[in-house]
Amino acid sequence: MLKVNALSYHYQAESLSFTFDLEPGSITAILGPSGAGKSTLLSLLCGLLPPSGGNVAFNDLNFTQLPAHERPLSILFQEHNLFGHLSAFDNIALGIDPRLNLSPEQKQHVQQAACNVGLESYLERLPGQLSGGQKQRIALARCLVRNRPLLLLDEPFSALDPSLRRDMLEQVKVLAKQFGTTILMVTHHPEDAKTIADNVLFIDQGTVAYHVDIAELDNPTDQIKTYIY
Ligand SMILES: Nc1ncnc2c1ncn2[C@@H]1O[C@H](COP(=O)(O)OP(=O)(O)OP(=O)(O)O)[C@@H](O)[C@H]1O
Repeated sequence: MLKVNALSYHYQAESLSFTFDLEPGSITAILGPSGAGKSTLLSLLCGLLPPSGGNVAFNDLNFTQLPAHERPLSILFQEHNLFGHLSAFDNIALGIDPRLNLSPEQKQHVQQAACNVGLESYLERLPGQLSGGQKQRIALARCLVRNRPLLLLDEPFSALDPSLRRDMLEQVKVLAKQFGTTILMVTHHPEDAKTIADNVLFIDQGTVAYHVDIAELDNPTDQIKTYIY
């Protein structure tokens, strides 16, 4: 269980505070208006921002004060996930060892992760020789080799065309269910939420406004309608 309890942050003019629980292995979409606090929430969870209060725990591990690299999670951003001077293989391998000093078994894990995202024959290429979708799949493979129970996705496929975006989300869903990964994904598209998620957190004005089952998007209340139309 991911337990987020009054996890807070203060910018000069604004105060944000988040409280919610997520079931292990669930996939949660985060929707809400621009400036609502979605990216701030992910930054607090991954350790990019220090919270001013509250706490966050995953399966009884309280990681509120842990440095980013010791947290039980991986994060995939919209772009700038890869190092341009490193091959796809090395970009994935960074998820295992930042010094790229891999054992034969660890090299196998890199191959396997590339296979999982369908790019095992692209491993020699530099990021500049890959399409946008292929780059994101390599970045996803790096998340997979890290083998962390939580995966945070910050609009990871929004630069891709709608059909590729849908394919990628379906692929992530299959892998997440296979590995039992708990996912939290920021998106601006309710249809992306429907493709991948079991439940939705609506964030508004720096807090959780609603936490609902994905089925509510097909039959929304008047309050939910204000967020999705
Ligand atoms: N570095 C900062 N300094 C001051 N205020 C900030 C800073 N970063 C974000 N904010 C403010 O905090 C609020 C939440 O921002 P955040 O980026 O988390 O929103 P968001 O929901 O991710 O928005 P979007 O959908 O547009 O990406 C906004 O009002 C924003 O102006």
